[in-house]
Amino acid sequence: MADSFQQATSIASNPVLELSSRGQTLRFELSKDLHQLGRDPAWADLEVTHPEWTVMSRRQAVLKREGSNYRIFDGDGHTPSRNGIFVNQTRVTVVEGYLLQDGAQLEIGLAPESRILVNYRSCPSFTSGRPSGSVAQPSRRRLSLENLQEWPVEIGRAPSRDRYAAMELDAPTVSRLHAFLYPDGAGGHVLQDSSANGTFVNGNRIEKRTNLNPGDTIRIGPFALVYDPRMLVLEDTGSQIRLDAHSLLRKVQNKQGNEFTILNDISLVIEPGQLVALVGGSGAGKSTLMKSLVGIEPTTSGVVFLNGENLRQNWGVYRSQIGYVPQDDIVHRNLTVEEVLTYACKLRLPPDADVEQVVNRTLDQIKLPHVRHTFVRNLSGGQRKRVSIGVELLADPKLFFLDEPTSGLDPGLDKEMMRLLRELADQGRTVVLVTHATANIEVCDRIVFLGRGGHLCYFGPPLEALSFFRMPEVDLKYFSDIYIKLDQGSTSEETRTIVQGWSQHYRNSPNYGRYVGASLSAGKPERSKKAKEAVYTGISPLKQLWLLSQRYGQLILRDRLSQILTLISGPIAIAFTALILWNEEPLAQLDPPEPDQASLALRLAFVFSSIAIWIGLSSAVREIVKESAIYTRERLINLGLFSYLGSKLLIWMAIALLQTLLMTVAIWIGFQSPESSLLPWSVGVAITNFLTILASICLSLAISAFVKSENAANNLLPLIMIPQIIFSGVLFDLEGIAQKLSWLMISRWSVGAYGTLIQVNDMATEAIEIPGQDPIEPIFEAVSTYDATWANLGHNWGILAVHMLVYLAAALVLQKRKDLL
Ligand SMILES: Nc1ncnc2c1ncn2[C@@H]1O[C@H](COP(=O)(O)OP(=O)(O)OP(=O)(O)O)[C@@H](O)[C@H]1O
Repeated sequence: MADSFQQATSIASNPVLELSSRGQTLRFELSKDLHQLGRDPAWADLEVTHPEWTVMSRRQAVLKREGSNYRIFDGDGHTPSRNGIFVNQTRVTVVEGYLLQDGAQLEIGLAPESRILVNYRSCPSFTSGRPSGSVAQPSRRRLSLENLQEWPVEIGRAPSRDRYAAMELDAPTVSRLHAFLYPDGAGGHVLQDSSANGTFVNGNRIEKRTNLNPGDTIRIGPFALVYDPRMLVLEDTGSQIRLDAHSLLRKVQNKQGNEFTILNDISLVIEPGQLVALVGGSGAGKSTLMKSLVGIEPTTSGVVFLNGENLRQNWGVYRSQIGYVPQDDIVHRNLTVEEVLTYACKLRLPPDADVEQVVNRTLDQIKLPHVRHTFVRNLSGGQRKRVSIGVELLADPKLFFLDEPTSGLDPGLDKEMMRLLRELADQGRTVVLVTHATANIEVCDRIVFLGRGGHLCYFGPPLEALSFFRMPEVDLKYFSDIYIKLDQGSTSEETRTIVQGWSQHYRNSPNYGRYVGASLSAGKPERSKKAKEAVYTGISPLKQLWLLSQRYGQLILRDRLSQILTLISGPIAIAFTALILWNEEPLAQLDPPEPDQASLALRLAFVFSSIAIWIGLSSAVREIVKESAIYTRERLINLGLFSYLGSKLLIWMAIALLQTLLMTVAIWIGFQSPESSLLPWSVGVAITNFLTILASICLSLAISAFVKSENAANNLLPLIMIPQIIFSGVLFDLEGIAQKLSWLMISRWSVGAYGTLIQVNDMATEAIEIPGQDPIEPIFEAVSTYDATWANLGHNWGILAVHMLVYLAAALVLQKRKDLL
């Protein structure tokens, strides 16, 4: 029996177990009916002593002969080992074990840099190196760095053809040439990133390049490579994802400040390719649990491991590999299906991705090629949901979460959706959904039944739930009775006791041992702090700004009616005003001025600015809040705040320009232009109008970022508009605090600029002296706000620009506060 490390070359006549890790190989010949593998010399006959193989437990596995092969059991056959044995990330259990067949490939532990690969051959002619059995993954590869003639090593989706020094990693999120490996001249190597989605070493995104240390894990898209100065080994293709949730506890405070629990010590295991439904009554904590499993909801304690890595600490590494479809649609209704997918593809995938091919593949996957040119708004609810799923499938994630994908669907569509999800799982994806519709629950591999207060009342196959909850028959027609059973109490206290009882019952049941206890795997110990994560992943911010502006512009153009109404409302309002004043010349400099002329001119300036403010406020106030679901999802992937708000600003600047043009022409036609000593009247009007509209648009974007619903945005409009009227300085004299408050109003500075351009101070009249009586005070007295100087005009315009910047900054901060991570 081999007990030392060797490069395996011998010929064996019995089945052989070959263990390899970190360039070392150990072979055991299996000859007895029972073998025990581990570090414990008193227990193991297949003893492993290598100090670096720390994932090997003292009692790692038991092998029992079964026919001409062996069945392997985890741990000592009773108690699971600490790090577990896995076949394609699915844990081998203590009870059922796993029948080893020729070519079987297993792993001890999950972490790519430390796990031990186990190869089994029943065939006696086994020779050195990795067996090429049917189970071996074809994409697992290694590249020897010793005596390599060609540098650098190209790593990516499509490295140069015919190049030996290359590692091909084929996934949509990987760039064509993602990273390069160079020798550092001192026996080691330097890794250089040239990707859109980032290259991670030991969980940290590298800035530009980094020196590698032996044992470093390099993550590129879904792939994990382990570096050794002699060898680069592709350890994980990321095609299999398992989740281990350990004791998730989430406590929150209600409005009264009292703490309550919404996830109560939940442990579960979701293995690769499983379709898992989170079910339970309303408010049981399903969405909270799902978000915790996605990694976007913090837990008070407990941890979720994705393939053995702490998910929240490594979210940056996994963000592009996780598909998440929230409850609200994450697609724009005024785009066609193809446009939605194309924009999403360009925004999420590396710039060198083959967009057309990815979109076509995705349309086939969601079975919607026949509606590719249909507007999303014209699709059925089920089709719309599938487009949202399609958006997430673009990056080909192997882990997929869906929050109530069947809500609002009729029974037929519900069934179709569940079939689609089953298919996605059968293709090797791990799929988790929250659902209230349980008519087709049998297609799931596991259900998680949550009771009020976030108690785990059951986790296991759906049919076994019926016997667990003691239903009269194992028939899915009784499934809804489980809900009733868990919600039976006449008081909430009583219900809580009932739920706790079931939760305890589950803990003590064999189901728990089988589906949780036997499979739950420990992950790597937590790092002291979160991995440093680059803020931005994906395409460059400028490219993103361009794409978002393109998409937003297209959406605005599609909303033609409301845009036309907004555009014509300014000129129409000006036309009405001109009609009322048709026989007056409110802006002309009369000599001598008439007593009420200045007041009339100011009122007119007030009307111009009020129209501009109203147009600006009302047109953009719903623009952020109405797409908050899409924003939240895209932000989780790679959406930059500056690009997002920048795209809104760019498009609205273009619209403001058009509105300015129309209003200026209307003013020019409707009123005699005053003689302005500073600059031509029309130019002055255009600049003032533009700044007023733009400042109002920025204010409305800030409001839109602040509110939670479109309704709230609409309701806030009058509240914002009324002070603009009151504090404009036209209707009332402003003194003391009122004057200070007026500084916060766009109207004050806008009217100030108009008054300056009209030279309203020159229209001021003297007091009229009447002998024997008090003089009649003039209606208007010149004030510095309207001094016809460049300094004053610049001051008014400048403060309008400051308003704009302040509102934009507020919108930025408000959007940033919505970040889930
Ligand atoms: N951050 C939070 N602060 C306070 N309470 C919260 C918070 N998050 C969730 N809750 C409360 O926790 C409970 C569980 O919420 P969750 O949305 O997870 O339930 P659910 O099972 O998905 O409900 P539904 O089926 O109605 O969507 C609810 O009562 C909810 O109001």
